[in-house]
Amino acid sequence: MTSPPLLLQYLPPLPSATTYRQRLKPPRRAHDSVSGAGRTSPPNVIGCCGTKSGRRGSSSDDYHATLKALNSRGRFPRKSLGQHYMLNSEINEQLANAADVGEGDVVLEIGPGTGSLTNVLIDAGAIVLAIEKDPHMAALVNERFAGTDRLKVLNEDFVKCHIRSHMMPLINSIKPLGRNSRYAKVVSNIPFNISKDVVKQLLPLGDIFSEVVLLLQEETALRLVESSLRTSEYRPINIFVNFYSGPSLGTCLSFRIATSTSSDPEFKFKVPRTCFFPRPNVDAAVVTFKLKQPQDYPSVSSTKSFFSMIASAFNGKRKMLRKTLQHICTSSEIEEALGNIGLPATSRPEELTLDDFVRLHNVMMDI
Ligand SMILES: C[S@@+](CC[C@H](N)C(=O)[O-])C[C@H]1O[C@@H](n2cnc3c(N)ncnc32)[C@H](O)[C@@H]1O
Repeated sequence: MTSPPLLLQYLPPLPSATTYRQRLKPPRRAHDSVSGAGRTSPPNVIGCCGTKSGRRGSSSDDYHATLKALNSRGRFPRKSLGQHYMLNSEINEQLANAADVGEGDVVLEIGPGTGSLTNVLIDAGAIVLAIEKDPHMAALVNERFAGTDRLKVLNEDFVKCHIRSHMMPLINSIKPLGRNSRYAKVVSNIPFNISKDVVKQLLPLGDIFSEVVLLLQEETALRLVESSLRTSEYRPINIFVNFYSGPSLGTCLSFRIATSTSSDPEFKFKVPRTCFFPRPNVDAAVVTFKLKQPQDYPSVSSTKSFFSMIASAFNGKRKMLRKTLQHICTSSEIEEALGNIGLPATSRPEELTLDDFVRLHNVMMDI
């Protein structure tokens, strides 16, 4: 008797035959199923969160297709690459819906893996640039979508690649076709271990991307979204996020007003760990960022010196600014600068808003 292929030994249990048959559906596209598994997600993963829009129907992809694709390569997911694959097509649909992906949109996807989210994006009419570090997965996704000209796969490390030079030719080449063709979007289920790099690299690209939708570790998502003043959770990254994203009242007024009714960044929904294979030790969540255009960034003389001041301000937790910023100005100059913007001399970094920091920076640059 032959033993089952490596990955099949780790499959989550199959649903019962009756329930499962009720859910069978034929594949919708040639690339719907990586390996011909024309089946919908089974009950143990479907519905782990509700569908919001239902614009696109449930795909036959994901559960079996993902596992079979992995198995066909005999590759067990790599922890070092954060390879936790999405098993629930509804989540992929909701990710695409969160960015309102439609015909002619250019979408960057970081880490396509087996291509389950890629499939949904292409199905929605997007032209996708997918950056995949694992050469095996890059080859797999390339093979899977060989029949479409709507996908370009780059086998590169996102953290090291130059996004602007990859995106611009693509945006320019499809400009006449697309709606909102001035902006591209990012929709990705990213490896948790590069979340911070992804946020730091993408948010300052408001001249390229209008929105960024990421599936992150829940704790990271909460930290990016829910931090408020005077809490120990308030960090330089929150200042960074609010500097580059949020409601913008710049030149693109009508577009922004239509999309800025809720808070930015926005915690969209939680994704239980049971939706992934292999199952991570933590839950995940979807966060959306609406990027400001460069002309709408807070006015600072130099972003480099501004963020270096922010890093110093938070260096030495719970210390007063007159102490943490001492290598920039003397303590009395800092007190004077704080006084000039109407703040107490004893202010601590976690008590200042983005706007306070901008004014403090500009006053200190003048001292
Ligand atoms: C969490 S999995 C998501 C896969 C797929 N998008 C899905 O939803 O099932 C993350 C993917 O990112 C890839 N990856 C890991 N580190 C990367 C990096 N630095 N740059 C690009 N891709 C990376 C992994 O190989 C894997 O395919």
